[in-house]
Amino acid sequence: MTEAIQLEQVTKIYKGKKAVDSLTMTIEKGSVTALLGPNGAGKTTTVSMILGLHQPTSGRVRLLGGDPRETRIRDRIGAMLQDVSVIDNLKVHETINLFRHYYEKPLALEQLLRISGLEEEKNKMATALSGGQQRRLGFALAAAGDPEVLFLDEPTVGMDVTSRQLFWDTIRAMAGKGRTIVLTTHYLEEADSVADRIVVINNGQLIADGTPSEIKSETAGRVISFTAGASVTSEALAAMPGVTDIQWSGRKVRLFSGNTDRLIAALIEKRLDMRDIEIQSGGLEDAFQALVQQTTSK
Ligand SMILES: Nc1ncnc2c1ncn2[C@@H]1O[C@H](COP(=O)(O)OP(=O)(O)OP(=O)(O)O)[C@@H](O)[C@H]1O
Repeated sequence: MTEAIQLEQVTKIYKGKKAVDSLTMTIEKGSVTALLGPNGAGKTTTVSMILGLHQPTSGRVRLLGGDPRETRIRDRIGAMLQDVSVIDNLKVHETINLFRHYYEKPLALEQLLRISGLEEEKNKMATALSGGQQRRLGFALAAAGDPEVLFLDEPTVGMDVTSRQLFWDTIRAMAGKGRTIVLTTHYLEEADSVADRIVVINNGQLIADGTPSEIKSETAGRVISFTAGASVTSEALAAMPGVTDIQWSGRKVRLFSGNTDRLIAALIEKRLDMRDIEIQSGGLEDAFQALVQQTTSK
């Protein structure tokens, strides 16, 4: 079996509203998959159903070929969720050891302290850790059982630059050992650098699925930026052929279009007052914005 996770027509309805809408996807073993989407897109709900914490309203979820609620499956997964709740009156190393004892073949305490960057904090009370340190403790606990599948829900929120670096280096090393990683993040540059697959969700539905370069190529070369003179208006720009979005920052304009060649020809023909014209190839951020916009305005 090469699939770690299978979702078949999975729907979750909360109070009459679809949080996840007929989602079908397969995640291969050994892959690093980033689930991206705007706030409320359904990412956390999807992860909760894969983990068996919430039941789908309809559809089927398989994790490592079984039901996520089975103990034999749970023993093989680790999850770092958004809320890390630490136990009162336990030190960092005691908390990690407590979790290690849940598993048959846990990672060594020293290794867990090292990969979470908590060696110096090991004798501190867990409740005395800063927000970013508590996230790192959450990671140590998620990794305690040396999981085959690791879920990371916005893992680097609150972490400083050095911690983030250590964190992603560790994740890359785990992926290198064939572990399956599923993460959600709003930091697109992180998804771009660590994930081999990006799945974009909006309104509970899958709207894009591919490698970071495939997702980026959907909007590559689709941004024209320039400094606009006082006579240039949004109305005039919106009337140009193929313009899908206009972003202003002071007098700097970014124009999105499916056909930048035609657009630039039209801008020049109209003799609009423009300086410092550039055609930019879209990054993941641009691709993401364009994808979300296309599916939100439908
Ligand atoms: N327990 C709940 N009860 C009612 N509605 C919920 C519940 N959990 C989530 N929702 C709703 O389901 C939708 C999807 O939420 P979800 O938390 O999965 O989104 P998300 O993509 O993880 O968002 P974020 O990026 O903000 O974390 C939202 O409209 C949210 O309000």
